[in-house]
Amino acid sequence: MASSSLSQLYSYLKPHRGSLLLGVFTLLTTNALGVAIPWLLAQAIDDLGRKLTSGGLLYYTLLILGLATVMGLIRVWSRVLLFSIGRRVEFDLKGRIFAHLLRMSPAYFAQNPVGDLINRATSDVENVRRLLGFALLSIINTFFAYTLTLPVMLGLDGALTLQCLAVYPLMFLAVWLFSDRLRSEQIAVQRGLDGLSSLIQEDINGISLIKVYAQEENERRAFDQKNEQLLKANLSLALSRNLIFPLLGGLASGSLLVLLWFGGPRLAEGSLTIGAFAALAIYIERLVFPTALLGFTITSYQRGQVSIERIERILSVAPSIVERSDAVSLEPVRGAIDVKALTYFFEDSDRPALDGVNFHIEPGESVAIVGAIGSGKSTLANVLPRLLEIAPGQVFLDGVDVTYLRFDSLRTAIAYVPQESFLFSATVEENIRYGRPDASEQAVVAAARQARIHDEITDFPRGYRTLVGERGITLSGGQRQRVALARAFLMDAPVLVLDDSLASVDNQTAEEILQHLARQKRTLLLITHRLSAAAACDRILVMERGQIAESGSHAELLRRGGLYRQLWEQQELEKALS
Ligand SMILES: Nc1ncnc2c1ncn2[C@@H]1O[C@H](COP(=O)(O)OP(=O)(O)OP(=O)(O)O)[C@@H](O)[C@H]1O
Repeated sequence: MASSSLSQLYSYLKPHRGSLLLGVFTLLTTNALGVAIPWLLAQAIDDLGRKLTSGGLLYYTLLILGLATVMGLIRVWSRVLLFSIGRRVEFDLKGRIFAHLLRMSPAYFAQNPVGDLINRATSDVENVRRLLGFALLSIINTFFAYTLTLPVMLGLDGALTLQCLAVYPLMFLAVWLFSDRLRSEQIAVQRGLDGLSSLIQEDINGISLIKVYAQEENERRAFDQKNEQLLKANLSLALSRNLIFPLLGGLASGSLLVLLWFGGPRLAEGSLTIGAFAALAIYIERLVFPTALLGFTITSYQRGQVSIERIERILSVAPSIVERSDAVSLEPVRGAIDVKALTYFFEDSDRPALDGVNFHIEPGESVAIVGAIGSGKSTLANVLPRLLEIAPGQVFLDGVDVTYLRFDSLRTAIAYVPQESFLFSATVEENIRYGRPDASEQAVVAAARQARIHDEITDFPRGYRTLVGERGITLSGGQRQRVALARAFLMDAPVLVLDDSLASVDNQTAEEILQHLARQKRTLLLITHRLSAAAACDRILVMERGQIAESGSHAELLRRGGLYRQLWEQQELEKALS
């Protein structure tokens, strides 16, 4: 294993070194007792063979029973200790990965497939857990088993011990060779399962499409094909498993036969006692399991090493948007926004999504941002709460550069409702309360009323306690948008940024919501394709190819006869035609 992975492993283990030391000590004790018991048995056989007394019989029986009981208890303790280290490292790593992912920006998730990240946080962490539970236990155990048992065996009969153990390298080799095969077969089974579950998930999600295009038969055939691949992979894994264990059993019996073959004549000539013969037979059996496990452990190490590298690759990516160490809080926030020569390039793009944007918004002013698809409206909305990283000196809140603001201060100052209204699989109330978990019930209801969703919520089966999302009821697009709006209203932030957040809400309701917002003294940035909503704002910024093409009130822009007038007339014509 590469030294970097070993040092990584050490860093995972470091917080649990107390348990580790105790675990090593318990394994040492178990192995010492495991050597002592057969040795005592050998003494008992030879002593009692010479002269059988009931006192002697009772002494040996009780002594061996007592030691075996202690050994059994310590063995259980050693396993609990060492396996729990694996579980605790798994717990630590999952927590670290999740906390790290929470610090990453949305752009990171656009570049790293979520499925891949979930896999690393689950199956890679699981591999590390196995490595630290099973492999650690097995290596320490094998080390003690050999270092304590071999000297005693050699002391009983050196030549015979070496003859019997000659079979062991074969056993180790068999396991090592098979574990590679077992590993690739396990991966094939896992892939087969993944493929089958993604197909089922995709088909259930797209069931309407399958029916509309009459593709049931094709989908069934695709399923059969994947199911058959899984069956073959499972059968091949079962075959390997059923071969390796009997093979190991056979090799172990082989060493017992060697013991019988070479030890039998020694028994007859009296150079080996029956007790020593029995002890050797037990020691040979005792070493079978650690030897076999050592082979599996090597595979476990290899798999663990790959997983450690993959996990560390996630953890080593620094978040692109970080809070400065000298970041400041802004209190109270009035809500003035200044944007100066704001330019933004997406990665891998040579055309700026925002190209020298300048504007000033007074506290409490409502400003609509309109423009064609792809003109840069959402990019601008994402830049304000720093969901996209910008260089300092371009965006200011109350005159303070937003890149110098503490995250908590910035996020409580600007409430942002994105285009896609995401709801968690929780109750309506929990979804609204998301940004302010301690908000009172009255505040939640007031926010829902402002978002014009309260009446519909009270009609839901369990009112505000109705579950939404995968585990609950399905809300319409307009309802989802209004729950997301209520969530933002509850934040009561001085600045509100709505990115096309009323698109699925009917005209009448959208107008009522906007009228309510107009009565409030908060700064509003309303990104919208609906020009009638934009017309109600104090000012309109018209975007074109990442730049502000026009700016002014609805009446001014109509009089100017530029891009806004064209967009307005086009929308009026569409309305008339529909
Ligand atoms: N993650 C991204 N990576 C690369 N380019 C992007 C990304 N997101 C947006 N763009 C590009 O940036 C430009 C501005 O996109 P933006 O989403 O801001 O436009 P928009 O005006 O909000 O459009 P719409 O009205 O459809 O929401 C477009 O050319 C778009 O293709």
